[in-house]
Amino acid sequence: MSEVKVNEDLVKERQKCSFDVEELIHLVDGGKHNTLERKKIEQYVLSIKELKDEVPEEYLSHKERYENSVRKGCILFMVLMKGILERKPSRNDGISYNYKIINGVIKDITPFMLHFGMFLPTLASQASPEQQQEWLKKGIQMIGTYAQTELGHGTFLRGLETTATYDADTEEFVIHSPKVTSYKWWPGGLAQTVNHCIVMAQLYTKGKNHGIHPFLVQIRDIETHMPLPGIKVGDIGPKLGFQTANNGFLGFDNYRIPRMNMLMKNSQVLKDGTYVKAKNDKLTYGTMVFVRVTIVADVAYELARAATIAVRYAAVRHQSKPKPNEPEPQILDYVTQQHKLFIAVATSHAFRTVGRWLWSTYTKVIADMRHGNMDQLPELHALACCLKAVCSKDASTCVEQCRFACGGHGYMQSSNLPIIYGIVTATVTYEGEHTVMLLQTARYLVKAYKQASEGKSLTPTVAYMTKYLKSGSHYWQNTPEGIIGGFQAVATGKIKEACESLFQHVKSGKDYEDAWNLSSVRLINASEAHARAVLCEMFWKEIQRISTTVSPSLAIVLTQLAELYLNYWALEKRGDMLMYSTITKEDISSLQRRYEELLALIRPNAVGIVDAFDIRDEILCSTLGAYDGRVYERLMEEAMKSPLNKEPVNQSFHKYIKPLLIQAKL
Ligand SMILES: CCCCC/C=C\C/C=C\C/C=C\C/C=C\C/C=C\CCC(=O)SCCNC(=O)CCNC(=O)[C@H](O)C(C)(C)COP(=O)(O)OP(=O)(O)OC[C@H]1O[C@@H](n2cnc3c(N)ncnc32)[C@H](O)[C@@H]1OP(=O)(O)O
Ligand SMILES: Cc1cc2nc3c(=O)[nH]c(=O)nc-3n(C[C@H](O)[C@H](O)[C@H](O)COP(=O)(O)OP(=O)(O)OC[C@H]3O[C@@H](n4cnc5c(N)ncnc54)[C@H](O)[C@@H]3O)c2cc1C
Repeated sequence: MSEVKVNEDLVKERQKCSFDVEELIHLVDGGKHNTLERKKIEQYVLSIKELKDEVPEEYLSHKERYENSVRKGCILFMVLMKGILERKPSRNDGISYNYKIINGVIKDITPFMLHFGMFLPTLASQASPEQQQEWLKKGIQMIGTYAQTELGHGTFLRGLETTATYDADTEEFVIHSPKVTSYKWWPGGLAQTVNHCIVMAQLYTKGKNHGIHPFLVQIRDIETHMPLPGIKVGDIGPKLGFQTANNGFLGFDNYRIPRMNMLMKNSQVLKDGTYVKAKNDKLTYGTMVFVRVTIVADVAYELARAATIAVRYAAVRHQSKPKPNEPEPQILDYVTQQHKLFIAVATSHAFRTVGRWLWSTYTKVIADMRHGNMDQLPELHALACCLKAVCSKDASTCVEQCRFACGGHGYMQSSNLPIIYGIVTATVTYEGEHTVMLLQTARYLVKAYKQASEGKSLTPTVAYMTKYLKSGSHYWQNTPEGIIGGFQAVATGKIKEACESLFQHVKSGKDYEDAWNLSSVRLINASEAHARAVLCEMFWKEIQRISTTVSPSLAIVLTQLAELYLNYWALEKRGDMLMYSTITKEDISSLQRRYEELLALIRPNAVGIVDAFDIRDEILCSTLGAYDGRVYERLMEEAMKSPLNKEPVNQSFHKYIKPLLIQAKL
């Protein structure tokens, strides 16, 4: 086979790289061992012929596209089951390249995502040991999803309407959807893929409501896959993205399930209908905390895909002629282009780094909870909510910016940027809507502020408040530590103002809830500021630690990326910094100069840095971002796959245009 020629610009870019790309690849993967494992899996899965599409997914109908994604999802399922890869998909470090292989198999979302992402984790964390044993025996017979959201309610879980009423005579629960708004709506894979669901429903026993609880419900026959009597299930139709996720609706008509199908690790219903309460009623919401935590690293990965595409394209693309006697420059040489793209690259590193820290925090808290200690759950919940909210929104903005940075070609489906955007922007809404998540964190911040005001000590992630409440302001310094202090001072100032507004409204006679609503813009701003303070501090600290363990040349690059991230956000939030620190106009000018210096310092390594995300072409799925940079050839090759190009004249000409032309002549 003849070697494919790599675009000359990319060759030159790679030659000038000042660090060892392989070393950064290992760091991104979390160690050389992980890199080797990932590559082994990729090599195996991506060489399965049946997983390659003859016709690009986007030319298929809604139905064909779904069927194709089930076909490929099942091949992958089989591969995993056979244990060829020796390990089941795992999500260690909050990011798993094992399951990310799915991007190389299905461009959009697999209809099995919820099976792995929420169904199995909920069984693992909320079923009793006996139930787990019983259900694990059924193993692969059960394909499931997590059915919580309803047409009428997604955010307000206490408002869910599906009921699970215990019948002590038959020792069964009767699951029912009393009206159209109580239909489940959204769960991935629900429509035609799964045969089981975790259903969140209002538990009634002995005539009393005990709030929402999880139930394992079979909805389709295992052999025929027909919906079982009493079940109404179907597809909710096309969406902005997630076209192959098979999101569905589900209604119950007095549908009976055995008592033991309530997940009973935390609370129980005894045979006679006696309700045994959980140690903490928020344990029912546990799977959501888990997924929120993992979203931080998940969006880092999707952003790495987008940034790889856009940076490589910017190195290949030439446009405009600023100097009449010189060739058109690479668009990557325009500083505005670097401004658009390098923050996307740095943000991916920030979210991956903070995502790993969040994951280890999560595992520690869960381990403590297993021993009965729930003390750290509120802090974990507050942290997961604001980081999920801010990371999902920032990642969406960055992906969209990567698309803008690719001009018209970024708008092509074949660039894959529109699909990546569809995947990432969904995270802003699912698993807790953005604003709602910020308001959850705000509840915690208000409590922390009250504690600080009473001179009590604070939990680690909000401890900075004590210092800045005492000092009142932050003495600005143009250093990474100075910027982090600035973010902490901004967060403290905004928390204080939001609390004062809240307390003032209460003092003036408003109900707490109305006062909360009136102060809610300040509350979400405070929450966002807190998340930014955490992101900046954790990213910087971790990069400093890592820098002592890697080669000096890589340490320089990592430090530049982290510094760029801090400077970018300090400049974006300069108004806040002016309000809550001693920063001056001169300091801001100097920050701007340093930011521009950092863009210039990162520029020669830009392609090397995205190469180090080490995302194979089959996983990037992009005409613009492939390793060889054959952008124009690929765009043309992909265009030729359009079914419209299979014939010189389309039948619509004879049917519609020609009669129109004839009419026009008369
Ligand atoms: C085949 C090959 C292999 C390939 C594999 C493929 C894929 C695989 C794997 C992985 C995929 C990866 C990831 C993705 C997986 C799934 C994601 C996809 C789709 C998304 C699915 C969903 O969206 S599921 C639905 C999510 N829904 C929500 O998030 C609802 C949001 N609402 C709420 O959480 C709550 O209603 C609320 C928190 C907004 C309010 O609850 P409420 O009960 O009303 O509580 P409050 O009165 O406001 O507060 C009470 C109190 O409780 C505290 N609290 C609230 N929540 C929690 C919690 N979770 N934990 C702990 N504590 C909590 C809250 O802070 C209050 O405390 P205080 O009173 O002390 O202030
Ligand atoms: C792609 C995708 C996949 C999904 N997959 C699943 C799944 O597998 N399983 C599942 O159960 N669900 C799933 N969902 C549903 C998802 O979890 C909900 O859509 C999400 O939690 C938001 O709830 P909602 O749609 O009710 O929005 P709403 O709560 O109706 O939000 C609408 C607006 O009202 C605002 N708002 C609501 N409450 C408040 C408040 N208290 N204070 C201030 N503002 C408020 C919000 O900020 C928002 O701007 C999915 C959703 C999407 C988009």
